[in-house]
Amino acid sequence: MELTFIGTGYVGLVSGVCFSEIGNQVTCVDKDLDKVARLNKGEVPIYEPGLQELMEKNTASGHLKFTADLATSVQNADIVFICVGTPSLASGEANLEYVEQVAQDIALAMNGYKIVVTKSTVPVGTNDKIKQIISQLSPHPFDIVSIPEFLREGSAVKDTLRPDRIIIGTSSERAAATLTELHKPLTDEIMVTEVRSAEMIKYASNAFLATKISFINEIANICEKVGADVTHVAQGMGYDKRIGSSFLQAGIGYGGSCFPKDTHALIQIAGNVDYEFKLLKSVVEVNNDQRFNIISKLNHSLGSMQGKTVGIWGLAFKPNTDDVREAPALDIIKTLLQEGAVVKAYDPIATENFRRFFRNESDVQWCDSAMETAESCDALCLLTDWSEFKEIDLRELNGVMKQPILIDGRNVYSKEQLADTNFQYYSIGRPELESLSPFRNSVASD
Ligand SMILES: NC(=O)C1=CN([C@@H]2O[C@H](COP(=O)(O)OP(=O)(O)OC[C@H]3O[C@@H](n4cnc5c(N)ncnc54)[C@H](O)[C@@H]3O)[C@@H](O)[C@H]2O)C=CC1
Ligand SMILES: O=C(O)[C@H]1O[C@H](OP(=O)(O)OP(=O)(O)OC[C@H]2O[C@@H](n3ccc(=O)[nH]c3=O)[C@H](O)[C@@H]2O)[C@H](O)[C@@H](O)[C@@H]1O
Repeated sequence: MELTFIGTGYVGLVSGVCFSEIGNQVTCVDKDLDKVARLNKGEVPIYEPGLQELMEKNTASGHLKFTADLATSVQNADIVFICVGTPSLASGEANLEYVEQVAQDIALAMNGYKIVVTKSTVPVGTNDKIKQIISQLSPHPFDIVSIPEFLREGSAVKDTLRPDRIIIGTSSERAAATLTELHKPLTDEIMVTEVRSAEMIKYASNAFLATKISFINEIANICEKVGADVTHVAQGMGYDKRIGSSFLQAGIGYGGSCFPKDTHALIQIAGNVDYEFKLLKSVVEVNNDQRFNIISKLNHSLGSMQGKTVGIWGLAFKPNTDDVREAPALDIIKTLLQEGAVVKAYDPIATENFRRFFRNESDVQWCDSAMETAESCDALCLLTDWSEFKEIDLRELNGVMKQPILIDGRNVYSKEQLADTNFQYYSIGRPELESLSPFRNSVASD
């Protein structure tokens, strides 16, 4: 089948590459000419394991093309996928400007029957709006379908080629049959529903996952006060199939381009129909507070931050991505600078993207390795659970720091790894591990 994906962000690019991999003729379109030129040179604009290889293979075989010519690619396509961004407006609502622009561009380019699929995350009712825009501008027949995207950054290729489920929201039997056929090579779990339910499934799924994270973070905060270990609590809860073990990892809260944006948007969607989504509002509030636990732990261990050197390991919002959108590291570093600390920072791949947030580049010392970051630090904070940090030799780390204060924002280190070190060790919701530290006990009793 001939497919066009409009927008070459995570969703458009990864989907385009994966659908070419399973035998379709794919064109990926972007209005950003520089990005298209880079893609045509074989450069992958995002860090995503496995993507480069598949992209090279399918461009070489002629199954995959990149262009800025939206009109021609729409005309050649059987199915057109809208994959442009829907960032937050100041109100929290989704900005639909890009989606509506693309709907107009598709309408003006159409030359016959098309299936128009929205993969962007859009509020309930948006696909009806897209239908209205196209039917006002084009005399040609078309069907509108909502197929929300559930891929995760860092495992996007795997998630796209082996999804848990595909949701097809449409009132057209013809479109439902074509799209079921298209997705069959990926999974048997294909659900056909109406458009508005499909739109809501996407927001409800992200909001539920965000709720699990804020829930376990609050349990972790209580564990710290009552002497329980949140990792054991999560494990014990997870054996119950009704609860499940995923998304119960306590830490510094969720970030990224989607959970923060989509939780705010769903609160607004509810608000627009006079419903106060109290639970989700609390999920957001808990998440906003959670990152500042790192600051409280630093204040507890260092006292005043003025003139102290604090190392940061991890800037991306999670491992295996160079995406720094809404990364908790940003708020944490800004607060440290405000409190007078000297900040050294390192991420295996996201440093370049992260530096753009700082007008004055010299505010932070950007380092090239984990050990260089730790050298001469009064405290070190692990904010992203990259495997490189998990595998570090803590005894060697202990030796290079000025003061052995280690704040593990992702609970990556074990009792065994901490043995034979004198770290004053803090983590999230594991008070027993913290009390093992001899240095901390001596500080506490000073
Ligand atoms: N990033 C992710 O992991 C996921 C994102 N989503 C949703 O998918 C949507 C897209 O997200 P990302 O892929 O992160 O997008 P992104 O914001 O990284 O990229 C969007 C791309 O669309 C292009 N674009 C904008 N207007 C255009 C136009 N008129 N014509 C051609 N190209 C145009 C931009 O130049 C940009 O390259 C959002 O609604 C997001 O919520 C859903 C699941 C996962
Ligand atoms: O709509 C989207 O864009 C996507 O949003 C998330 O994917 P993503 O943001 O790539 O990353 P996740 O793996 O979900 O992690 C999000 C954040 O939650 C945090 N997290 C995750 C899991 C956990 O147990 N604890 C926790 O703190 C991560 O560190 C990260 O900051 C969803 O998992 C995808 O299904 C969805 O398609």
